[in-house]
Amino acid sequence: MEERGNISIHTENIFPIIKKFLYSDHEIFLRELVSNAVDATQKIKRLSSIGEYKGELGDLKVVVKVDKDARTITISDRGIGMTAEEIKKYINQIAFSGAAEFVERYKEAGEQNQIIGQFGLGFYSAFMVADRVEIVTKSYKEDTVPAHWTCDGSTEFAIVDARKEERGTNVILNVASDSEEFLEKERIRTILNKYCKFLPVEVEFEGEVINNPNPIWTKQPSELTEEDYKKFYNELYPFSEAPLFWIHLNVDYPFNLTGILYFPKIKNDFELQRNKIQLYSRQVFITDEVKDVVPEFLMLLHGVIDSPDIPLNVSRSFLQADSSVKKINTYITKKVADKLTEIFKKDRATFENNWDDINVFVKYGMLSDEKFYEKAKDFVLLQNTEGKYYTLEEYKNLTQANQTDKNGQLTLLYTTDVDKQHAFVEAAHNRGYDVLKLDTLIDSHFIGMLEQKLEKTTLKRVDSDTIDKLIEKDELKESVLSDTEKEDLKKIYEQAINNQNMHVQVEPLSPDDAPVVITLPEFMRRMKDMSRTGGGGMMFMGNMPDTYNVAINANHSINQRILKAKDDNKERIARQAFDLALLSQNMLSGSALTAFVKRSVDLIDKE
Ligand SMILES: Nc1ncnc2c1ncn2[C@@H]1O[C@H](COP(=O)(O)OP(=O)(O)OP(=O)(O)O)[C@@H](O)[C@H]1O
Repeated sequence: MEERGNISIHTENIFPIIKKFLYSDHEIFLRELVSNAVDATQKIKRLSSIGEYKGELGDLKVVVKVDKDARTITISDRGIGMTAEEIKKYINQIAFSGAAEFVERYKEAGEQNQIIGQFGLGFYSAFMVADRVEIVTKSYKEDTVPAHWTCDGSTEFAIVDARKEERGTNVILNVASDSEEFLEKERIRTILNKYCKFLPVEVEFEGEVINNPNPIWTKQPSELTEEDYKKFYNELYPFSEAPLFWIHLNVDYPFNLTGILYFPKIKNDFELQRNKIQLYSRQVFITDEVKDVVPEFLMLLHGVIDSPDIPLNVSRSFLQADSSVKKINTYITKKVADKLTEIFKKDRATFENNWDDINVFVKYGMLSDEKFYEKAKDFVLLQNTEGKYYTLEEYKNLTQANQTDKNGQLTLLYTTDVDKQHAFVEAAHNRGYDVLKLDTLIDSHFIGMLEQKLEKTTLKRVDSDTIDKLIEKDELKESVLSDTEKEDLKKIYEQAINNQNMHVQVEPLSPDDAPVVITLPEFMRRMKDMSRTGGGGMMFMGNMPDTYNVAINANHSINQRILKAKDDNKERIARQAFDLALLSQNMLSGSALTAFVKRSVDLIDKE
């Protein structure tokens, strides 16, 4: 039998278009063809299991071969095969009508790059790399004649009878001269590793099975041990540190989704890695760009998601609006929050031990997802400078009595750097106040969120004001200095400091407090932080010098001494006291430091 025909399509040649627009992704031809082979294999298995096919199944491996001399790539399977009629029906008509529609739409549409994916051109992706494609196939059905189909990428095809003993299909690609890279074995191996690593049927290349047909996400959690999860993580990300914990996703309704998400060990903000989650559809790798499929903050997790319900061949904007994608988003978020709740409740010690690794993730989630916030507010932890952890509720109970100001506002104090802000942390501790450590990049946003969410609560950095003003109580502080003395003292300091960005004020601090306290107002610092990270339209503020408040402790003996000192000595002592304040905050450097050291030596010398 020989038959020649024209493929029913109005456009002369669609392949140049396919080729052009799938350009960046040419390698997916292999994924499409191997998946087809796997599908055909699974179909014969099913037919056999229900007794529709009574013959031997034989070795069901899918085999990929590259022959550089013959310039061919062959994908062979022992699946259900096709009769000549079926080729005409499934390959010629269906695919070509899809392609014809594609061309029509392509002519109209603006977003051409996004169009191609909307059509299941599966088999025809072969023409991205081949200038002639052949199918040699024998159906599982008895008494059918094997067929040999050839097409050169035009709309003409030929079908002749073939000789083929075994059931199944060989797809032979005669590789085009501009696609010779695909004749390199290493290239093919890389592509197979990327897309076919977990296909459900064994795939052989160069005598080796390249895939794991039963990845653990397809199994029931009850069948799996901790080791299995860790081993699989290692398989996905060789050389990575072991994950902290994981979630096995498994849902049939209202959508179908399986997968395993791992919480990686995150050492610091800079190490955050997105795009580590791999997306599969029935064990076929699709992409590791899951941006529109999982919520942004969950992209910090690692692992796999497998769902035939995610419409993979559609454009991004469509994906975002898709209702099953939204449901999937909600489901995953809930699962992750539930898992964290479970660990928190069952094993608080483990939860605390891992907090450094997961806090960025939890905070990011709370900031970006209201539903996640609602669950996480019960397990998010605050750590104080002593290394103790508290939930929001626990911390409120701890601080409320002592840290509520005269207006009933609970003031939580925090430090971003225990070493640099040590003097202030100590001053707070001396008052019996507790100080939180909020020192990661995300914490400035987290602080803002807490203030919005928690009632009557303010957060202040411990060095943003003098201790009395950080949390203003109703008690009146007496000053031992008269108003004129205060004025004099202020002038002396202003002259000694001689810097417009230092606002000098004389305040009645406790005699035990430092003689001079330099603070950077909370408001000012937040504005500057905001402008640095590009938010709030405050760009100009980033370039402004820091403006500090300098509190001169009216009740400190040094300041009383200054007023009594000889004229030429007044400024010297004031400058020395100011420099000591700078020094305690790591702010003294350059010529000011040199002058300070010299002055100090002179002072000791005089004693
Ligand atoms: N190796 C094969 N063995 C048997 N039938 C095959 C084989 N390859 C393709 N077919 C048949 O040709 C049809 C068209 O394949 P094609 O890859 O174009 O689309 P598809 O697999 O149906 O969808 P998709 O766009 O998701 O790949 C298949 O549905 C199948 O019936």
